Amino acid sequence: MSIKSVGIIGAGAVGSYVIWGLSDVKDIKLGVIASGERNQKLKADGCKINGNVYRPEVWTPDEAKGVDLLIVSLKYGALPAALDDIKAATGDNTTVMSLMNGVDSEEIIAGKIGSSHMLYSLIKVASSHKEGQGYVFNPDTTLGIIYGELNAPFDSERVRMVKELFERGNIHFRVTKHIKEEIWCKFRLNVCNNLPQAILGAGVGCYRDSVHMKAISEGLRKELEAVALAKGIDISIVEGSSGRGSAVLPTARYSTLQDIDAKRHTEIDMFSGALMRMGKELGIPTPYNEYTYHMIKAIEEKNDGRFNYNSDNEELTWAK
Ligand SMILES: NC(=O)C1=CN([C@@H]2O[C@H](COP(=O)(O)OP(=O)(O)OC[C@H]3O[C@@H](n4cnc5c(N)ncnc54)[C@H](OP(=O)(O)O)[C@@H]3O)[C@@H](O)[C@H]2O)C=CC1
Ligand SMILES: CC(C)(CO)C(=O)C(=O)O
Repeated sequence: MSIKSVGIIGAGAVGSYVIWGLSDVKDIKLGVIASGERNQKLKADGCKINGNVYRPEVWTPDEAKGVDLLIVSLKYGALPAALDDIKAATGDNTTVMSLMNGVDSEEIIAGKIGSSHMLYSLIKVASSHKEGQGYVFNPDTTLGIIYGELNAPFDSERVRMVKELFERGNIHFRVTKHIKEEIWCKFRLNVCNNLPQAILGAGVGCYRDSVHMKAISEGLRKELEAVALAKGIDISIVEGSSGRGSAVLPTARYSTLQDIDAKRHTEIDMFSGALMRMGKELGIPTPYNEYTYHMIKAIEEKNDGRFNYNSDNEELTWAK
């Protein structure tokens, strides 16, 4: 058995890596899945990736029904509205991989389609960002997709089929027996590095050069590790394979800060929002995450124009 069709829902920065990586694979059908205007736009414009226009097929969710592999690469805020489309595209034998950041997208999708479809995964893309109408990343330094079964047998048929597919394309990947821990390790990277820099508006060099930024990052880390431990997830298992991190320029702006720079809403609900919820369930205080959550929500409000006061016609407010 081999994978003959791949559908991608979410043709943004991460989806572009998969489109780019599988475009040259012979004997598969590769399509992006979208409804309505987005579908028309993808048909008209294709996908601009690293300066070239790629033209995968464009399918409605119904046209994609029963695709062998479905890759979900949506932003967290777009996931709830896309669940019906994901269900429509999923057939009895569809394997679904969510490359979304955070630790709960698989559970959310499984709630709609059933957990047996889910093959857990994460992705690390280097220097990925939007440029004009297209997406840019560095394929050479991209670590790529890390995936695996939650439980034995780890060398399952679908793990082997996905491996064979990626090997036929240009996708960097690694199979792991510790996918839950790997996902939490990536979650820690995002929470500790994406969030404080997003509030400060500075490149990641700030953690090296400011004891204050390091202190905030450490506060977030301790809360996350306490929650992970209480859930029985020992991130130290993957410290050797994933925890060392990758070399990155001090100017790097991770996706949360990129969202803020572009005045988009961020995925803070998936980061500190999820940690606050889990912390409450487990009785673990998460004050650094609460402050970070509210601060980033307030920055989103500011970018939405909520605080664009005009001194000529505003009612007074009271400072106490
Ligand atoms: N950017 C990065 O470097 C990395 C991101 N991630 C994670 O991957 C996930 C995706 O991020 P990213 O690729 O950056 O996000 P982008 O915003 O670049 O891409 C999301 C894409 O989803 C599309 N979309 C939204 N709703 C639907 C829908 N209902 N049906 C079909 N397509 C839809 C959007 O289309 P439109 O533009 O038309 O709205 C957009 O093309 C996030 O969870 C992120 O945290 C993980 C690792 C690295
Ligand atoms: C840290 C990084 C770039 C890793 O892929 C990422 O996940 C993000 O920017 O949110």
